[in-house]
Amino acid sequence: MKSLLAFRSLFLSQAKGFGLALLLSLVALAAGVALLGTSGWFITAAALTSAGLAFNLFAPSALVRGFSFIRILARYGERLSGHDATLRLLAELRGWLFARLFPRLPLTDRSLRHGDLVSRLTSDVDALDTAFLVAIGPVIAALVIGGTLTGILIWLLPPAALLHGICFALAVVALPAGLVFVSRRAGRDVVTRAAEARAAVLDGIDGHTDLTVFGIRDTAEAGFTDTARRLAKAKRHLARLAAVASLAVQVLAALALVGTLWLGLRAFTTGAIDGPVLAGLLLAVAGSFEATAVIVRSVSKLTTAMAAAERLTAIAEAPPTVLDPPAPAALPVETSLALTDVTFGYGGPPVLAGLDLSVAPGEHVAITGPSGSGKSSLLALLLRLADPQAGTVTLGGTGLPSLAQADIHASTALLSQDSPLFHDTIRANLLIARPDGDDAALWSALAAAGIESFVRALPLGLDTLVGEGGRTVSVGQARRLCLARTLLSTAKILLLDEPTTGLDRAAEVAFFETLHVAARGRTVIVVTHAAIPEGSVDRELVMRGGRLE
Ligand SMILES: Nc1ncnc2c1ncn2[C@@H]1O[C@H](COP(=O)(O)OP(=O)(O)OP(=O)(O)O)[C@@H](O)[C@H]1O
Repeated sequence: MKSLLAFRSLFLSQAKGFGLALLLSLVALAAGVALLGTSGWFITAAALTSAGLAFNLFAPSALVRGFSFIRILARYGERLSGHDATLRLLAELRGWLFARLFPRLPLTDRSLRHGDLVSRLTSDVDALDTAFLVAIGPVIAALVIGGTLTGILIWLLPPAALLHGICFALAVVALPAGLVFVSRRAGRDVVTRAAEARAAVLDGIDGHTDLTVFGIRDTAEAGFTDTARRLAKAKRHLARLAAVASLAVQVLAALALVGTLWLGLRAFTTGAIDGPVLAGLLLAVAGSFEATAVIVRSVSKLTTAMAAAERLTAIAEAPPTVLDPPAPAALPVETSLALTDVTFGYGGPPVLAGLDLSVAPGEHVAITGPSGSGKSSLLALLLRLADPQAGTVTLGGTGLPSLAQADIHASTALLSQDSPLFHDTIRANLLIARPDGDDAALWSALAAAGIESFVRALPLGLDTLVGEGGRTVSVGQARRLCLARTLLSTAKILLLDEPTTGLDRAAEVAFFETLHVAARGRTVIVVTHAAIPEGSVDRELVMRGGRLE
């Protein structure tokens, strides 16, 4: 429950819609109970009329019609406002999670799998957004209906009131609370196993070609079947607990009904209650337990919602990798970069140790060095994706921790080793870096990245769809499109991590020569394994033992 409370402000933002849904569900339930009660009273009284008693048929038949009409309308309105509020909450929850996820996507933590994050953004959010509709709302509605009927019994049939009150409280409060307690682990299991199954599917799709080529599709399938089996087992366990609880609710309902009948007949024989009223009360008691029928199902949903809430808060409350300063300094106009005596690592031995680097505004520097020596980590520090454990990183003489991250990122563009292409047109993929870029700017960026002629030859040109992850273009072409995107950006500093991956030697040489001209005036740090053509950068440095030489 505590985990759900963390989301109260989001739930409260939809308080009006949920409040209306709750009110209407109360009206629908009350109308249902009143309908049964009135019908029982009406039918019994009508039967007695034929036995010679005078009875006004019109008022009760009007009531029966009125209650059924109210019930239909209220139920419709409840669904409408409840679902409307739920869908709005869903949008809010997704936005909330996205806003928290991005600053926390930890550079230092590799334990989160993509599939798991997808699960959190989809099914966990879904489980949570229906928490009110399927879990909290029905419990509140049942409590109000049960309380009201117990009140009516105190008035009309006092001996049965206590019995009904106790049975109802057990069915709506004690039993669900017990069920939440015993099924908490099962709920968590279901959510975790479902996330594992989703991650297994995504991994299988991603690695499909390699799994096929290595001939281990059977092993992968067996792994997935195993995950699916564990998910089914967890679901069965939760369903079994819910079935036992359902049975207990039915027993309580039967107890309340039989008890009311017995006590009512005793009151009837003493003349304390008349026949039609007793019949009406009996049906109302049966009807009131209708409100409890959904509760067991609701509790199962509640336990999964609680587990989902825990998984979401685990991300949302994790400390962000870096924090913006409370009052950020103005972004310096000057674009020099400096790292002084920087030490940085990922928890193990430092990757960068006592590293110094100073890059003048407009200077083009190439960094080479063995794989794993820390070149990409250095670029991450320059973007403040992480802070060094020791030493300082400055931009234009101002320490990065004094600047807003958005300002740093507006002034510095990155081509990372795994820059993605999104499932959209070439134009849309490029415009990410400069939303107001005109066609001339796009073509010149494509030319600088050495891919202009390829795009010009496409029937749809800039409007060609590249497919998910750039599947419809080759790896080298995808890389060049990403490079064009980085070059298109108006950032005054360019950080390029292996920009020539996937290019042949001639294209590689052409790229470095073009970069020299295309990025003139901008500060450039290019990390590469390629042999750099003479004169295409101002300085070449080698990363070795955590330092630059
Ligand atoms: N998120 C991370 N968590 C833990 N260790 C990491 C992480 N990123 C990088 N490392 C480790 O830090 C070291 C430096 O990695 P980095 O990617 O900076 O090297 P690199 O010089 O860019 O390598 P390459 O030339 O292969 O791209 C490596 O040993 C790597 O395993």
